[in-house]
Amino acid sequence: MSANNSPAGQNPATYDSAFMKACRREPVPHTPVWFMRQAGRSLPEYRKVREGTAMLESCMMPELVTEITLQPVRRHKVDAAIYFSDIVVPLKAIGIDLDIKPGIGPVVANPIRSRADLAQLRDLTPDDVSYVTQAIGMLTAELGSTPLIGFAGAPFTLASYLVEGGPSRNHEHTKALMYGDPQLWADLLDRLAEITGAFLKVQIEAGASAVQLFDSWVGALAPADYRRSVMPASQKVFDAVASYGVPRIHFGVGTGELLGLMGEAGADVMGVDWRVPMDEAVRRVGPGKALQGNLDPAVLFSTREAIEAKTDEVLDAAAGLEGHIFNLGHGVLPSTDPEALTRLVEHVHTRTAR
Ligand SMILES: Cc1c2[nH]c(c1CCC(=O)O)Cc1[nH]c(c(CCC(=O)O)c1C)Cc1[nH]c(c(CCC(=O)O)c1C)Cc1[nH]c(c(C)c1CCC(=O)O)C2
Repeated sequence: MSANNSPAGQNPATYDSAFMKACRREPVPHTPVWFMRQAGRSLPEYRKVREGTAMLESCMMPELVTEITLQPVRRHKVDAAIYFSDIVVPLKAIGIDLDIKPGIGPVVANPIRSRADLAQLRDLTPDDVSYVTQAIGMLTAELGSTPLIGFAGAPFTLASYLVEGGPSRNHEHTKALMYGDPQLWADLLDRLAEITGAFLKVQIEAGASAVQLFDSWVGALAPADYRRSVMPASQKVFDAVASYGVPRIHFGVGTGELLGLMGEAGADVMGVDWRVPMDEAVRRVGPGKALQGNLDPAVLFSTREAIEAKTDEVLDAAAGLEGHIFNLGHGVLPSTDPEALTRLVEHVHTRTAR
């Protein structure tokens, strides 16, 4: 039994934190803050511990993952940790030949473009990612009442790397497959939904308090194509973890036109990039969901006064909504001054203290 009202399956230590309350749209002592990509190259202590270890290799080292995940929590006093990993880790774990190239991103040796290529995608079992279970166990012990957010890439964004073979501006091969062979596309996304659902379950079972599904590049699609060709797979991922009752966050870049549909796919919290003001995002998402966002990460390169003014704009636009989690509109840019991030957390906490 726990001291609070945390339901079975949820971490009682983090249940009453500001972050978890905001996800549930309950009153909070202050607006909680965390940053996408808060762990990583903006921190000198990250660059130091990563020296000489390749990105994917580091994701499989539980002690290193634990240290890197904790670094921004210690330094910035953010309200949540995000598990240090990458969206391609579960694909690597089932044997896909891929690497993360510095300054480029994930690169896939044999892109998936035919039915025969689908055979590369076998089911993921907890044994494939035992280092994740191990690292999350270590992390939750260290984090105490600070929630750990687990995450995965959404089927469309994973498919875009697998089909293109790497990062892509126009997603031409991905769209060629989506429009040209709708059945193969649907089967590919369904396979990825199975893998992603299984991967999120591993993280929740290990102790993650919430999960975020990153559909970073789905903003490349029109709403009708999203609804027809992507939404069923994202829905399947959210359904796979629904019974745990942990908050499910959904986010993509440039998804202003998709916010309503992405919410409908099953999110409890919708992430918003900086292109849509929070008060407009509430109208697009509709009632019953918390919102996360949405300071332009490039604003952090401006003056202290400008950063505070732009932050206040976000807070004011979000003032009327139930459940606001402050975040950037996308990940921390690698050359961001970490002190600007620490000051930002402090500013949001002070200005929203109730
Ligand atoms: C699209 C995507 C990827 N990876 C991810 C996404 C979705 C989030 C988003 O939209 O930004 C998710 C991700 N990747 C990483 C995290 C860490 C957790 C956190 O947010 O702090 C998270 C949440 C670490 C990483 N993932 C990567 C790095 C940089 C590699 C390094 O530090 O050596 C980090 C810290 C590599 C990576 N991996 C990917 C890219 C585009 C890159 C950057 C390439 C580069 O600029 O070098 C694919």
